[in-house]
Amino acid sequence: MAQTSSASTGDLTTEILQALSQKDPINSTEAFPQIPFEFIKAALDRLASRSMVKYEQIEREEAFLEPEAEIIVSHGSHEARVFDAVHKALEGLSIQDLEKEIGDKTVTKLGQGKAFKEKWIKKDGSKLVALVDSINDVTRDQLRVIKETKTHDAKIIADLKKRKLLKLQKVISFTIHKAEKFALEMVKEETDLTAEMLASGAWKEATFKPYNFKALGADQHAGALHPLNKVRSEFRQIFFEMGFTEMPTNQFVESGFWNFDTLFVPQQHPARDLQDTFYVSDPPKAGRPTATGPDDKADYEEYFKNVQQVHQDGKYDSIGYRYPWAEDESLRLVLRTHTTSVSAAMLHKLAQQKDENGRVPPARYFSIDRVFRNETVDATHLCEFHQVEGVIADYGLTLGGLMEFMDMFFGAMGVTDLRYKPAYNPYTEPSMEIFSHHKGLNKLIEIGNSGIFRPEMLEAMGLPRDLRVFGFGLSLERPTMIKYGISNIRELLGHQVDLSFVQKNPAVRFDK
Ligand SMILES: N[C@@H](Cc1ccccc1)C(=O)O
Repeated sequence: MAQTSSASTGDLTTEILQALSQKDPINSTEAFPQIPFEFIKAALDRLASRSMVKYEQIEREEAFLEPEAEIIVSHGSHEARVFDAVHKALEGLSIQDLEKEIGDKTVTKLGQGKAFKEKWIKKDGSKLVALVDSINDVTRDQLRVIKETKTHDAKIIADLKKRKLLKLQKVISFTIHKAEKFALEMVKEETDLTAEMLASGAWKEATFKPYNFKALGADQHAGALHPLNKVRSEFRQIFFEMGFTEMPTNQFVESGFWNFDTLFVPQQHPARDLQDTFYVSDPPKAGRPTATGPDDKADYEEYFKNVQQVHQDGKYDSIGYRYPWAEDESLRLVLRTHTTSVSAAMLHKLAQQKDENGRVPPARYFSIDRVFRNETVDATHLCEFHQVEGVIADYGLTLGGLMEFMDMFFGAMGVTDLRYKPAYNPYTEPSMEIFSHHKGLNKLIEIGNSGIFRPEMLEAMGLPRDLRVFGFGLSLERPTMIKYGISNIRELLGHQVDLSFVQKNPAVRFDK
């Protein structure tokens, strides 16, 4: 009990200072053998922060005797005991007598074997006789040294450990030295300079506690933006800086009409398969497209018909796909597979801004929101992800202009040296996949999809023939994974996400 109470760091600091005044350095386990490591460490830290002592931590392996080794230290090794018994009996000893003499069968057996090997005894008829006059009990001597000093020659320790006579234990201790401000007592340190101290002049004598710049700040328990949200705000900033307006994307469920038909995706297209798309069964179907509010003067019936005609029979100088277009298929409800459905609705609205010359103003729209695809979940795919989507409508746009824009857009995120590959989308012609060289993987990876929207899609909306519209899309997850060095998407999104990952990650700023 007394030991524990004196182990409170207050008393202990004084004890350490006193011990140091007599001997410098001291070893903590020698000076305070009974006091637990944590108490000593706490006291030393208090003294060291005042520059009164310096200390180093020493980790050592110490050897401790097993119970059998303790017996050897007190009675001698098995072989020595066998030798002593045989040597004492001048006429030699039978094995039975030896066993009786020693009083332990195992000790007798093991000791005999070893004593024979050492050539200390031999067999003479039915008796054991001594071959030498005296022996050195090496094992006992070694164990005595270890009992005293807790250590010995490494080879000896290893050998005795193999014989199960020792166990090794890690022991932590400290070597403690005096430091610049060593004194026999700990001075009270002031933490604040007060008006009273200034008035009385006490500040001149006071000892001030130094600032601890290494201390962690208090936990603020503030909310934290998810990495996807941080990258999303970066993207939004880039879009706004480039003159884009944000599209309203709050609708996850769309009709096949807006998700596919308006985009000139034929009704037999594999993207419309159950394997790729989640269909909604309740309610069973959407109504035909109608005005979205009192200000919406568009003729949706006409648009619906235009879309049917351009698919089925061809229109606007296009021969169409020539298949029987089904209204039912168009009114099926789906979880939107891309936000291009929203772009279609926005472009249709843009067509309503036509002036008396049949022209619409140039426009730039973007959105970043969730889309759904029937994918097998693995390290890089989820059934839902966030799509970054952009649309630019203007006159005289060219494919070279689209490439230049993409270079600028990705350049703003620090992604340079883009490569373009011809691709196919039902709604764009030409279409290009965008690739970038990934340093970590050392290969080209796809980072986006783009193209110039087809006249079949735009003219059905009523947009003027000479208006060109660029479109592009990419996932928000891919650049986020690259920025945060994540290789498994499930660490980023879903129930397996580690909250501390969300709380501790710094804000991003794309290197410009
Ligand atoms: N909808 C395309 C992206 C895209 C948008 C607009 C034009 C071209 C491509 C996708 O999901 O990958």
